Amino acid sequence: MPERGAWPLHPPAHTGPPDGWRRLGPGLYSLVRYGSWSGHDATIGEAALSTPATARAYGTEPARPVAARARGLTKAYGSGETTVLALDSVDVDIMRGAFTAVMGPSGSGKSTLMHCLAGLDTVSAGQVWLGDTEITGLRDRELTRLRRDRIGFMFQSFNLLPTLTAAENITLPMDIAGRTPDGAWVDRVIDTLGLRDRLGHRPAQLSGGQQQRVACARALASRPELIFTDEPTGNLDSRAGAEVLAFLREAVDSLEQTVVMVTHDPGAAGHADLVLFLGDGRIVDRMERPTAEAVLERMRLFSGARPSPGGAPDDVLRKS
Ligand SMILES: Nc1ncnc2c1ncn2[C@@H]1O[C@H](COP(=O)(O)OP(=O)(O)OP(=O)(O)O)[C@@H](O)[C@H]1O
Repeated sequence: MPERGAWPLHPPAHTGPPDGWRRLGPGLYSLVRYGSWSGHDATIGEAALSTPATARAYGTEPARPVAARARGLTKAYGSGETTVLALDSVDVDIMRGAFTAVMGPSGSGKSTLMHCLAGLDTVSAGQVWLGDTEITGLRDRELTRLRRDRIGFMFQSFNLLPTLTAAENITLPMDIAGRTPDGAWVDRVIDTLGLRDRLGHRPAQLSGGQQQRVACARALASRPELIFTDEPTGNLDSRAGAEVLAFLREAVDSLEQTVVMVTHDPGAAGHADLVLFLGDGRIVDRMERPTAEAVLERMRLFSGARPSPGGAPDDVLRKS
């Protein structure tokens, strides 16, 4: 897994674009740079921004049912000279029934985007919807209920309670909410995740991969509209990590769930249906049907390295 922050997406802001290139904005600079590799000028980069695929990526063309949507989502931390613009007018549609990965260098705004979409953080400007419900402007109590009833979370630290069994951990959020679990659904989740023979075990009696699968089952158990996961494989060895990614994939394919995953790992992103690339608080690119190799190649393009033979920048332009 690459080190955090190992692939700077843009040159430092003060360097600016080279002569003859137009800086479209901090997030759009890289797209302009693709043009230079293929012998085009900056207008190619601009043209790429108006393709239908890019329009979808920027959320201007709603195509399929969306699980979550943001328009003009802006998040600033601090004030005055110390203001950090973590998200800069982001438009995005999270498609229902899809596995979306969010990538970008350290500090590019991935976690902030996830937190704002999930109603865990307030926004500075813009609007966010979960399904048809606009969550920006909801009061704390309504937000808490919405998160509890409609969103599943799965974080790097599994957050399992050590004194409870796997089965009790899986249904804990619903028990706290006073909701009766849908037994058939929970059974299906448990079987899909291969946890049937581990239900009576406490977390300390489970491997890291099994603990993460319990965390995954807990996120799925209430059949949420959307599952957010931040570096789900971060604490796992590669075999356990691959297992968890396969289960997330299974959750989408067999259980028709919607998953948004923040990751630094191209291998993890390769399990998704779509990768959104963030840079400087903006969505700067997207890739459908990613492979780990293609994601790695795209990251190299962002970091300014020349593409490898066969990895044509023109291809990037078409997809963007
Ligand atoms: N609570 C906060 N107060 C001030 N600045 C913050 C806060 N949270 C995030 N930031 C800043 O906002 C920007 C985006 O942070 P964010 O955590 O979303 O990035 P990230 O892409 O998830 O990074 P990483 O990959 O390192 O987790 C960064 O510059 C960060 O320092």
